[in-house]
Amino acid sequence: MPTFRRLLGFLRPHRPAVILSAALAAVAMGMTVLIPWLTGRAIDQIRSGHGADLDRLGIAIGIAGVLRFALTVARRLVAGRVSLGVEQDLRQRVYDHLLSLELGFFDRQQTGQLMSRATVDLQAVRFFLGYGLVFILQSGLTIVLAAVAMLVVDPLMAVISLVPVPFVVLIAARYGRRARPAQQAVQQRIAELTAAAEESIGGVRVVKAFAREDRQLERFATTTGRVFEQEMIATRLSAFYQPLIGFLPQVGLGVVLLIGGRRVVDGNMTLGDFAAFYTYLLMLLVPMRQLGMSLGLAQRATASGARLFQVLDREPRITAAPGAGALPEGNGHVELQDVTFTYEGAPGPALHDVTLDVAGGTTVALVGATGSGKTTLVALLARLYDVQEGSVRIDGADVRDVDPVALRRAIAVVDDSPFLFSATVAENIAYARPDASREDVELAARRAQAHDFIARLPEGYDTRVGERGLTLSGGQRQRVAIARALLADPRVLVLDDATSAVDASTEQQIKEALGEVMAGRTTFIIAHRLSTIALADEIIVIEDGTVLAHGTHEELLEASELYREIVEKGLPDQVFLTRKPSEREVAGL
Ligand SMILES: Nc1ncnc2c1ncn2[C@@H]1O[C@H](COP(=O)(O)OP(=O)(O)OP(=O)(O)O)[C@@H](O)[C@H]1O
Repeated sequence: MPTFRRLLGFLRPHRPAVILSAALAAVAMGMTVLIPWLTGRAIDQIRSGHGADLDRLGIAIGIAGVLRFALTVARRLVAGRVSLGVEQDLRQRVYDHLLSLELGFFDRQQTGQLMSRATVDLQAVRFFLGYGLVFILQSGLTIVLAAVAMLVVDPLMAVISLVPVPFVVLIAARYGRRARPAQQAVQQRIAELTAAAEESIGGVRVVKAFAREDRQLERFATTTGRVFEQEMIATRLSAFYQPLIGFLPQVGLGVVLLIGGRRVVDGNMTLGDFAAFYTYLLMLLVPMRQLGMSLGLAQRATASGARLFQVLDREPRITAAPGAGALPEGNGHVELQDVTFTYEGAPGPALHDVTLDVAGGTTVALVGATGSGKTTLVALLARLYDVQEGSVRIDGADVRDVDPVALRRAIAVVDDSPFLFSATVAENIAYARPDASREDVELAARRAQAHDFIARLPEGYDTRVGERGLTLSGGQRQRVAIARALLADPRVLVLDDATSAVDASTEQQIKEALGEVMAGRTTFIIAHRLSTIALADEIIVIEDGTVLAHGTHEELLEASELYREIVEKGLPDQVFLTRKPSEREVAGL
């Protein structure tokens, strides 16, 4: 079972604690077996009427009990530490690995799936490694030792008393196997419920605006219904199995009482031995149950482990080539040579036969319809994906020969809906350069036309922006993202312009900010508005994944029919333009 063996490997860093935990369990187990035997002896003493050793036996039982208690507390503390340690290591490892994977991996993964591996599966593994293994060891050995002790005292009675053990273990294992997935499904559905509630509340503006409370309620009711159904499945399982697991040993107790009692009456067995058997059976109840549950746990952990290894074994596909170093010196000269790129699983290429030469320091606007390949093209510059054919070069170096970290430090992206982390405004601006001083952060914000509104926030630069920066307006978020790019001081800048979301004066401010950012570096602007094209030195027209035309505004007006059409009628994807560009803007292109 390779998965199982690999799982055990996670215990390696915790070996001393695992050994200590097993040793503590073994001694505690010895006490567990000793107590019924001592009890039997004490009862024999009482029965014989002289009771000379009664005090000593009583004290010995007391000491064994206290020892067992102390050892169990210690063992639980040590095992708990191991379990949490394994959890921490694993979390770190999974997260570390996920971040090392290329963007393409995430394109094809459901976030929920990854999350469930990082939480539910990880819990199953850590619980088994931390507790389950020791439980199996402890319970198994307790049962074996008790069985040996019982066989020595009275073989026939031992066999009778031990009959329920395999059944209880098997049934408990079966319960463990069935109950855990049912419980996990409950968890999963509760997670869906939370997501549904979150969406309704997060999207409350849309819900209210369209007066669709009824629809949201209906959906929510369906989700709560699903939780109820799954919880009922789990409840039915426990309603049946739990009493059954308790019932079988009671049958055993009845049989022991019946047969053992008769043997004591007939004088074939001492009352002490009988009492010892009785106590053994009572004391074995917990280990029997525990062994079964832990075996179920082992099965779950192996299944969860396999799911975790699927992620951990997925090799990153975009890595630094051996000996890859920094980008050569330069001012951001970008060349694409016969580039063809297809997304994994896509029916056709998103880009094909793209050849481009953009001199360092120039600003180019990428123009084209939705889905024509603009975003894909700029993603290739930072090597977020690897091309299948051709090459992408920055300042003469093929991006595949450069250390990806160095490459990405030289390229900054301002997205059309910028992502801000739930941190302070200053931390968000300094994301690429956490060591930047407050003066640097402020300077970048000023140049990005963001200082004034930041200064008006309740705590200025120390205001925390919520998840995804939702407490800021679209235009504000964009300017914070521009400041972030400015502070990174990249050689190549990519701007996914989405100024259509903001009003004219904010747009003007953003434009001014962009002017600041673009100075002295190569800039690619994905232009969604004609007015944005005016910021560019050159224009690249893209259609169906290939470059249709490349030149200055005047050249393209001459050479490209599509470009002329764009200038006359607006961008193909801008049918929803709220404000037609003024003649002056178009004329000023
Ligand atoms: N992660 C992806 N996986 C598979 N296909 C993708 C992926 N991203 C984009 N595509 C496809 O590649 C093509 C080019 O998309 P791209 O995002 O580059 O277009 P775009 O010109 O930037 O469009 P827009 O102006 O709408 O942003 C589209 O057909 C799109 O469906």
